[in-house]
Amino acid sequence: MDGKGTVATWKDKHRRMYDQATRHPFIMSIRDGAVDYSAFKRWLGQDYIFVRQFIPFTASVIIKSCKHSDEESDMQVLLSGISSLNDEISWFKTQAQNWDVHLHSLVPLQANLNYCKYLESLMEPEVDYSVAITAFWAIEAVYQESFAQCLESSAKTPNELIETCQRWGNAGFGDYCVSLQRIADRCLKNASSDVLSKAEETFISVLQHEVNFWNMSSG
Ligand SMILES: Cc1ncc(CN)c(N)n1
Repeated sequence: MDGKGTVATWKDKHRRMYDQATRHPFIMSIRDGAVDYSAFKRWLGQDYIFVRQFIPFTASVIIKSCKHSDEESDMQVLLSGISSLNDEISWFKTQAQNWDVHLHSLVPLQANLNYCKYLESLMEPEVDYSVAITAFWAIEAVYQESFAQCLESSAKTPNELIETCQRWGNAGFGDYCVSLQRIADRCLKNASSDVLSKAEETFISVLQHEVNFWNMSSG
């Protein structure tokens, strides 16, 4: 490797797919100001369901970290993530009211069900910490990179969607993703070749699930 961490190497190796996940037409339509609001509302409701499933996944990564990492700083980073998920749930509830999305009567769509099931499989105790943290980083990084583009000076994001884009596109969330990436890189550096290939497969699967989730949102 050329001084780059494993994660950056995989991002380059799987660039086409990474770009499909982070520059999806749904996100680009927000950035261009051409978003279909019924798609946005579908995404909002489905993402609320996803985030509720993401919380136990986060907890499972914390448990793995306790068992398999001596680095106290990992816990600090992961705990900051779980506490921001608490705000995120409240934020979804407020946004749902504003956009007239009825959270209690929502039905998860197939791509969401598939993604939640995949998260569940990663919660199993036999899944290595390195694999789980790679998935965690990828899940957060895709949202960070996607929404950050909608805040660039050349973006034409409608005013009413700026807050949504700031939720994941802000610099603090970017720093959090960098911290997750550092943890993943540190774990992967010491991982066996078997764990390394599982982590790479997991990275690709997360990207595919993210693409499917955006496709589902776009309708
Ligand atoms: C589908 C999806 N992927 C990622 C995130 C960011 N936690 C999210 N809220 N939803």
